[in-house]
Amino acid sequence: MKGPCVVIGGSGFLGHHLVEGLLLRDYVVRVFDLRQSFHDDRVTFFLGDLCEKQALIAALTGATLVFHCASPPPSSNDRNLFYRVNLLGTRTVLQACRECGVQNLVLTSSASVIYEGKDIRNASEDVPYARTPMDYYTETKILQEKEVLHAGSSKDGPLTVAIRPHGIFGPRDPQLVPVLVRAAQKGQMKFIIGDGKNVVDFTYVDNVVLGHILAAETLEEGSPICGKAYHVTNDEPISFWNFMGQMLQGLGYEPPRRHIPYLLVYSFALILSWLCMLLRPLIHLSPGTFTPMRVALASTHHYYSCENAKRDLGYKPIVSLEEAIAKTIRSYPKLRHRSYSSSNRERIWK
Ligand SMILES: NC(=O)C1=CN([C@@H]2O[C@H](COP(=O)(O)OP(=O)(O)OC[C@H]3O[C@@H](n4cnc5c(N)ncnc54)[C@H](O)[C@@H]3O)[C@@H](O)[C@H]2O)C=CC1
Ligand SMILES: CC(C)=CCC[C@@H](C)[C@H]1CC[C@H]2C3=C(CC[C@]12C)[C@@]1(C)CCC(=O)C[C@@H]1CC3
Repeated sequence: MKGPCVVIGGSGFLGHHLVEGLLLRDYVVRVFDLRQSFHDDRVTFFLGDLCEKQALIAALTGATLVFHCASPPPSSNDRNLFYRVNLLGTRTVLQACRECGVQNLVLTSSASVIYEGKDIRNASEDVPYARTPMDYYTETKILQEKEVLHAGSSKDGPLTVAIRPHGIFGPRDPQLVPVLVRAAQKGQMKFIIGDGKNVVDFTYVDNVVLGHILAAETLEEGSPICGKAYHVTNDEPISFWNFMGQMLQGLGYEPPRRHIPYLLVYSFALILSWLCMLLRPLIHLSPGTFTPMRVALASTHHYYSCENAKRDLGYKPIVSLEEAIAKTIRSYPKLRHRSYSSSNRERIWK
């Protein structure tokens, strides 16, 4: 039996899967989150805001290992909220770890900390942080990662490591597949933005969980992973539009076929985001699916090397992309198109 660990953000999509992975490996697990999203007799929940040190201390007392995978959703684009939670809140997490004598802290960062809307091909962790991050989410994920990795070198702090996943998907994800299907239902998924040849990484949630657990188990005094960040992906870059097409078809929707110029959609998304910002004091408008960041992500290459994670953590994806797509499609019966055909069902449910 291993010492108690705390998953901050354990009620979220990744956090809940991480809790399940830890339980499978006989960890004693506590969850710290704003909300409780599931029940499990083996898990102790501590409800609170990670910006409040006393609330954190209640959860961290006696724990040896902390996973920090809480963040406001990228779609909120609320500057104050991102700064408060991702930067100031992460400082509070570090301070609470120090005061409670927590030995190891694993941060969920993001591979998008190096993304600024231009092509990224097989990038290693040596590529510098984005100088002009595209949104507050990315900006504060950079500040958060720097803060955590730097803290790992102080004598009184926990040892630290950051995992940088990219495009996490899988059962219960509230973001990728649901956003895609909502867009398809509104008739917004008819076009391929740009030439459609851009290759990207998507990562099945169980592989991300594995990366986190391997990092926690490798993190010890003198280990080469201390204070470092690691890309963790499915290691199977795929055409963005092929991936989206497979998801849509698997759920009974038409994949996009016609092309529309990237600059046209990007300019539209940019103007829309400026309008939303300008009008924010008067009315709260949301740019919807087509934010500049999402349009850029849909039209550029962004795939990463996870050779360092393989070498230092012994990481190797356990679920292939093909299997991951099928499992994900099966997990969303409610998102299926009404006229979903039985031949489709047979193909996916095999
Ligand atoms: N979903 C993705 O594709 C990617 C996600 N990530 C990172 O993975 C982590 C987990 O993301 P998801 O599971 O997708 O998000 P999620 O939104 O499903 O989960 C985040 C959890 O954090 C909690 N939380 C937010 N603010 C909090 C606060 N102030 N105090 C306590 N708890 C708070 C929420 O209640 C939620 O349960 C995040 O750090 C995110 O930046 C990184 C790369 C890709
Ligand atoms: C054409 C179109 C806009 C399709 C909808 C799919 C998108 C909702 C996803 C495609 C790539 C995803 C992604 C993220 C969120 C969901 C998408 C934009 C992140 C921004 C989530 C947080 C991260 O750390 C990076 C992710 C990159 C990929």
